Amino acid sequence: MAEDPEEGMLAWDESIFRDEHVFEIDYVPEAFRHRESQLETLKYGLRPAVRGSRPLNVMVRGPPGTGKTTAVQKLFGELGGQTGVRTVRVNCQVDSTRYAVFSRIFEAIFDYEPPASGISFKKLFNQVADRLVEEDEVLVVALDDVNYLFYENEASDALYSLLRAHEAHPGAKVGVVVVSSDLDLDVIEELDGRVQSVFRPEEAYFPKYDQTEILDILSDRVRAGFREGAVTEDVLEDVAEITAETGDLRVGIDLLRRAGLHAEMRASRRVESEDVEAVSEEARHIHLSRRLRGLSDTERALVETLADTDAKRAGDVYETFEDRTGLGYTRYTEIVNKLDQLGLIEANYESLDGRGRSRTLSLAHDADVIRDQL
Ligand SMILES: Nc1ncnc2c1ncn2[C@@H]1O[C@H](COP(=O)(O)OP(=O)(O)OP(=O)(O)O)[C@@H](O)[C@H]1O
Repeated sequence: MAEDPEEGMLAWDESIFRDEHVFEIDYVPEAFRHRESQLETLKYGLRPAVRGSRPLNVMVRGPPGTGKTTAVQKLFGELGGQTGVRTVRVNCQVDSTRYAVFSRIFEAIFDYEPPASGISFKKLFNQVADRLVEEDEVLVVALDDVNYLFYENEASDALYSLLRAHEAHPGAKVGVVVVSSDLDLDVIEELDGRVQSVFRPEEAYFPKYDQTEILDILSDRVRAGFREGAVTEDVLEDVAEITAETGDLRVGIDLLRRAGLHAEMRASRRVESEDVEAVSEEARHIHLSRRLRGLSDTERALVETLADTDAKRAGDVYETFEDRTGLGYTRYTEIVNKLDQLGLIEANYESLDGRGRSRTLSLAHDADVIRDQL
């Protein structure tokens, strides 16, 4: 088979990719460019842990797909190698209660999961704190996507327990990194006063990448993931331009992978602009599909109800929702609020002539797109 990428078709056992794994979500890139100052702030806060002291807390904020999780993973990778330091990253989209957060920490420390029920929070907490003191270890916890703890009203309790662990267990040293991509959420303001008084974090802000930065970062990814010559500079520029519309790097990475697969489907050795165009709609929705994936069955049922019905008034929507789930109105209102905060639905008050106000609900995205992604 010819080596020239201009010529010939891809054989069945050939791939346009050198390593497709570099486009997967759990891949931690080797090079991490354009985030030097943010990494400095994080290092500054966490450095005391290496000396056996309690680290400073850090608050990491920025829009989706700007490298916040990756920065934490990189630093935790380095810190975790130091003796006397234990790092745990908790994905609060999955573990969104104080109990679940401490279960994850317990698991990281003891190497097995605590029982899902039958053990009180206090017991779980005491075992974690006792072990830290016994082993003289500093614990650094990252609460990634911490906004989900706020949506469930669990943030203050979880942070309170972490930040005041040393009061009940002298010698316990815990530092917290909170990571939020919800820019409308004022993390400090939303915490109870008792937590605010002990949580005075250093701040690291992750702005959106601009098109030139996106191009730099995606070129590294192309070099690592594609065979030489498979993606030309022109195609890469198309991808960077689409990615810059939202500034979410995940769109660009997903777009590269999908365009590569599309080119393979044509048995082509090279990704063309037409491949990018063919898959760009799906890649643009990656953020939406990620948020939908993180929903519970009942939350998803409400999104489905809204996609399927013309009803707008909250009371009318509830009737269909209740038929589907059997849940009460209080829980329904909590779910409405969470989906509103997540930007999946819009909940507004409208005044009814002389009859007070009524809440109306609508999807924040096109119903067909939502149904496709659910
Ligand atoms: N500077 C960078 N260099 C290389 N890859 C990067 C860089 N910044 C982000 N990425 C990649 O972009 C994707 C999204 O990054 P990451 O998950 O860290 O974003 P995030 O800000 O935590 O997003 P979210 O708030 O939605 O959780 C990942 O695949 C990551 O590898």
